[in-house]
Amino acid sequence: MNAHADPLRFPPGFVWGAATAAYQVEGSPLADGAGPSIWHRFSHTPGRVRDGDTGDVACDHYRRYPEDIALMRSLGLQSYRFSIAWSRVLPEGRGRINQAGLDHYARVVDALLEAGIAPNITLYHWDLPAALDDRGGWLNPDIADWFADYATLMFRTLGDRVPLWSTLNEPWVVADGGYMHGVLAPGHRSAFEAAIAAHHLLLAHGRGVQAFRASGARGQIGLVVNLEPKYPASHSPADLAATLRAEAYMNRQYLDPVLRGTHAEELAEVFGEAWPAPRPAEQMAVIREPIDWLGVNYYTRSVVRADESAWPQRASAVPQRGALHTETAWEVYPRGLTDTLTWVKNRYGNLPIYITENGSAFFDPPSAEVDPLPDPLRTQTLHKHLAAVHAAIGAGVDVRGYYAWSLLDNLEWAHGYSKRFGLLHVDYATQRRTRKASALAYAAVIAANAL
Ligand SMILES: OC[C@@H]1[C@@H](O)[C@H](O)[C@@H](O)c2[nH]c(CCc3ccccc3)c[n+]21
Repeated sequence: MNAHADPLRFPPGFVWGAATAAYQVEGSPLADGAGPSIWHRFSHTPGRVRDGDTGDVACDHYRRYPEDIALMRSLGLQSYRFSIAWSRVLPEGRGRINQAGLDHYARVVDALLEAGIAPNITLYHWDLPAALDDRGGWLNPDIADWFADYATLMFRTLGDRVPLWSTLNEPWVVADGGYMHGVLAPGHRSAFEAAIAAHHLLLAHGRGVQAFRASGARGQIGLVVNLEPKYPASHSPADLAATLRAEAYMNRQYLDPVLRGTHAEELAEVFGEAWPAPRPAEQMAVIREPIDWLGVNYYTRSVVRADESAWPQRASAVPQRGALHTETAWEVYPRGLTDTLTWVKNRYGNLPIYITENGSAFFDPPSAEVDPLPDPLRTQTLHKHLAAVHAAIGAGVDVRGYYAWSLLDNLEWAHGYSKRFGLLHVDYATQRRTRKASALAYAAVIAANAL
């Protein structure tokens, strides 16, 4: 709360939430008939995840969600964004249904509704059923059908009472991390595969939206993308061209097909020989199935220079020494959130936007000796980004809500448990949750609907 100036008020009905993802918080990856996911395999492959960490236990959220929902309620959260582990409900990814998995998520949804917290479900947050990966995963064109069948099952099970859905979390990271650079599951390293996966991710998204419309489910469906604004390091032609390639590769690669029906022209240059022939018009039409809202995940910006050695976009980030950086080495740059939101509005029109992730990892001790646990840098960073959202709203961007990443400290993918993003501290030795000061600061903003 800013005690000295006029408070920054958010629109009536603005939705305040927090977010997690199944593999990062649930634990119990094979419980009650669940099948393994590619992240279960990846984390159990030596060398892939820092310190050999896995999601076998994580935050034990699969069993402790009632306690965590009570904590959400104590903070005044109005919505909770979480993901479904596909291989809990379809252990082989297709065919046989695991009723215990469906029942689990129905219990979570009903407990949230009972607590007055709106569920916001992400259907795919990177944890592909391993059995589908054995059939090629995102490289197999059949995955659009597999995903549509999974989505239909979830809409039939929960579509009567879940108001917000999204198809995919960050298709760019799935293709770039999983298939281009191999740092995320399934750990492939090929520009050809990355381009194929990107197209099938888009197709699956479109088929998922079509399935939502056909299911008669109420509520609204969207796509969640990570956006990182790119600023040229200089006005040299080389740096300007590099900045456009970087922007096309991360920020326009998925939004242009979904919202404009076209591919960013720089991608043929970025992918080179790996860029496929033009896709069939009927596939581009599926991809373009209209969505109700867009989820924007924002963490940082990058200042871009031409760099012939940087593959594949031949552009690299210029370190911003002197700026505050998080434990993930991301520059804290709140202005980039305002710029990103106005960029979306100007390029794609004013469709409803939720900030589906925003947060920061700063050092917290493994065990919390005080409650609330002081976390001044995370608290300061939160306030600055909320002010940036407020500025975008003031500029006319239709921002409907904000989800803090994350509700809980959790498994930060290949970083293991070494990076803590939570509003709630988790002592992994005891599973004790402790509110951080940022959680109380957030609760005060929610209570006032103002900064
Ligand atoms: O890294 C923090 C969070 C993850 O824990 C979420 O699961 C994921 O949705 C997410 N995306 C981003 C921004 C995109 C990105 C992801 C991984 C590496 C670099 C950038 C940051 N985060």
